[in-house]
Amino acid sequence: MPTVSPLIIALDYASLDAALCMADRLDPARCRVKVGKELFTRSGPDVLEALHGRCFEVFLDLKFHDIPNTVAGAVQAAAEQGVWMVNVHAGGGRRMMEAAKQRLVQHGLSTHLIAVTVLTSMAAEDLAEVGVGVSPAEQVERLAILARDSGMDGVVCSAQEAERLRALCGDGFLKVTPGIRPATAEAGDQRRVMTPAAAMGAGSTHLVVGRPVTQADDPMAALSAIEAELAAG
Ligand SMILES: O=C(O)c1cc(=O)[nH]c(=O)n1[C@@H]1O[C@H](COP(=O)(O)O)[C@@H](O)[C@H]1O
Repeated sequence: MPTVSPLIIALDYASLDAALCMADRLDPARCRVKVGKELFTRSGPDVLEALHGRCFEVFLDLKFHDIPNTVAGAVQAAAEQGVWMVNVHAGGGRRMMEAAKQRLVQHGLSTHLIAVTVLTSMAAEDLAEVGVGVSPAEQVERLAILARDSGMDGVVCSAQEAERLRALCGDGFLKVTPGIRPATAEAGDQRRVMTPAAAMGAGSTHLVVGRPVTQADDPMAALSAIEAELAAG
């Protein structure tokens, strides 16, 4: 049975063993898991097989950003390994996103395909340094509309932009939001953050949570506290 929980736990570990040790403490009925660049680069597809074997739905977060043909092939490869969700950078443009979507459709693959808008670690000054002179909210809006028009199932954005995107793109357009920080947690390298309950209230469809759970003294207690916060609304 797929989970109905909006929680996606980021397994940002440096080894397969460490990631599986965490996964073995999690319940696939209560959350999904995310495999990102560090873990995948170290473990390769073995980690996907191991997590699928434990009945987890997996978000493969490799943020593909390349020419259309290359990204389409990478997205196909991910989907053929049975992942629940995969992502690309919206900054790769319309033709790149369309090629990726088209490849999934051609092969009858139902993996969710979403696009990263503006990384949650970036603030206005970071955008300015890379030549983007508008606010993160404006840039997210522009890229989300492009992603929607290019056939994406949704976007990665911060929860701070979720409400605006819900109004623009509707409830069915996925809004996957990292930068989730319970009130007592450190922001770390994240810049556009929100608490779990506030993020759901703002229209996030899925919450990506990493260090507040994985680096907690008691990860299960930290996860339960987030679940309790969400249940209380
Ligand atoms: O695509 C992502 O998942 C992602 C996009 C983004 O804009 N910001 C972001 O933090 N992420 C990922 O979400 C996770 C957040 O982890 P924590 O900051 O530890 O909660 C990390 O695995 C990031 O790679």
